[in-house]
Amino acid sequence: MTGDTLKAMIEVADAKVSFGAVKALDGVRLAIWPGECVGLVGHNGAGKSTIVSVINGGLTPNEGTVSGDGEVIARYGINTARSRGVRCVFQELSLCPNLTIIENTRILHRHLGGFGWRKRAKQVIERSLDAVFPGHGIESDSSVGELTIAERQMVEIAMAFSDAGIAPRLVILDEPTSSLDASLAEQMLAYVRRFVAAGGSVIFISHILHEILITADRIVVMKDGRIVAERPSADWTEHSLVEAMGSVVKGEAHRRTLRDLAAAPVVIEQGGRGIPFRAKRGEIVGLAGLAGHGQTRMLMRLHAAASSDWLPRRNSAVTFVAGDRRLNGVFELWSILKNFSIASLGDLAKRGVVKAEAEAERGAEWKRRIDIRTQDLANRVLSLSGGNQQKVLFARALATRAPVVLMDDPMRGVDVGTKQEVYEIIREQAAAGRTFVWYSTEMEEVCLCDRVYVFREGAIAAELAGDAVTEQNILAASFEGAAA
Ligand SMILES: Nc1ncnc2c1ncn2[C@@H]1O[C@H](COP(=O)(O)OP(=O)(O)OP(=O)(O)O)[C@@H](O)[C@H]1O
Repeated sequence: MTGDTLKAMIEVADAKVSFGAVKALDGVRLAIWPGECVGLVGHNGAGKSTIVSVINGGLTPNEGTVSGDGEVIARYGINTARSRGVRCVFQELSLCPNLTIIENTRILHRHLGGFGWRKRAKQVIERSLDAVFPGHGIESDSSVGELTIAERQMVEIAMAFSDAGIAPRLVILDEPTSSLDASLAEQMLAYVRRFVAAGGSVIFISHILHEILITADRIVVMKDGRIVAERPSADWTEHSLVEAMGSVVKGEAHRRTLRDLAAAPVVIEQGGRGIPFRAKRGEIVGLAGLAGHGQTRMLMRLHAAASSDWLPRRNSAVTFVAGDRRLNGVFELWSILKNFSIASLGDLAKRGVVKAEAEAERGAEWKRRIDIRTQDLANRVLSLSGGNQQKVLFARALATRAPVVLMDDPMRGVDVGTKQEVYEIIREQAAAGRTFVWYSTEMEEVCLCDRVYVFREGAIAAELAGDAVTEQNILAASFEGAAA
């Protein structure tokens, strides 16, 4: 691939980026060649999004250079990157929610303006959506705010691969499948392979290691702002990747604990179309099925039913871990500590006044417990990397005393090491009597649950328990007409 005549599409050399005392990049060299997919992995806060911002032209490194097609580019910025065919799908979705998909396409492709631009923008985005996600069913004149998080992610991906004059040459995908179910993720990965086979380049960032292993040609591992290992994909295994990232592989993380819950009382239930929902004390109940088939709506209904009255409560009956963290989870102007403690103020206050010491103590305990990577919990929450923000939302919910925890695909962007810790905490708390209702687009996570409801077209289509909770049964029940 690195023959004499072939030049790196983009090369970053000796890049250093600091945010205050944090060295987000500490001398990184990374070259991307035409016709290759580079997998980029690393713990939360390792510096992946920062190197992406440098390549994308959104961030100028404090030190180091960026070259394109073999030549150092003096003033590299977003416009230079775009004109060279660099596209990026960000971890935090970036479309304008009040505009339609077509209007968003027009914003991305500036030269699409002029008479008849709507028609041309419609063709551009629909062609790309059809190519990446055949049978997607998304109307291009819908406004983005009406789409589910999975649909928004699909539109962002299709937008990055769309061609309206300047063809994409390097597409950077920062956790593109975090809200996609297995079949949509497979469609996207197949498209990436076709794009790369036709000479395109892709940087693929994901915490879902098996996707990286089957898609990337080469995998680069980052740790604390540095590249610590780089090898062809064939030379890696999930195990060796986790080790290179600096996490310990725990064999028992992916097992279900068998418990007899026959005598446990039902703590939350909900009727409706299809099979009624109920969850027992101490049970971990999974919500599965294709993305957008009613799982999040069920969580909202459960939350509303258990919390909507006018009486102030010291301890609420349910707590919620949002999946769409920017929209429903994070208070962007608040510190990390305030974001964490907001759900436990009842425990932390005396006669209506929050005890600062108790708040700081509890924050520090959870920072250690799930490894929230920051120097100071007083920092603003947006100074955290995406995965670390998600950990704060987890800590916020798990630190409360609510007997039921509702989780809406909560592991988006969380690294492998932390996921193992969180699985352990969930298991411990369930054994102590807490109930978890867990929607996940990750099959591995669904298979950790005691019982699973599979959703289809807005209703529960099947219920699987114990040993019947398998990938095969869940997939069968997810598709219409299949036996549950
Ligand atoms: N705007 C900012 N202000 C302060 N610190 C920042 C800022 N952006 C990033 N950082 C810090 O830089 C480091 C690298 O963050 P980065 O977002 O690149 O990590 P990442 O590898 O992408 O993590 P994740 O897997 O969670 O997305 C982190 O310690 C983060 O807290």
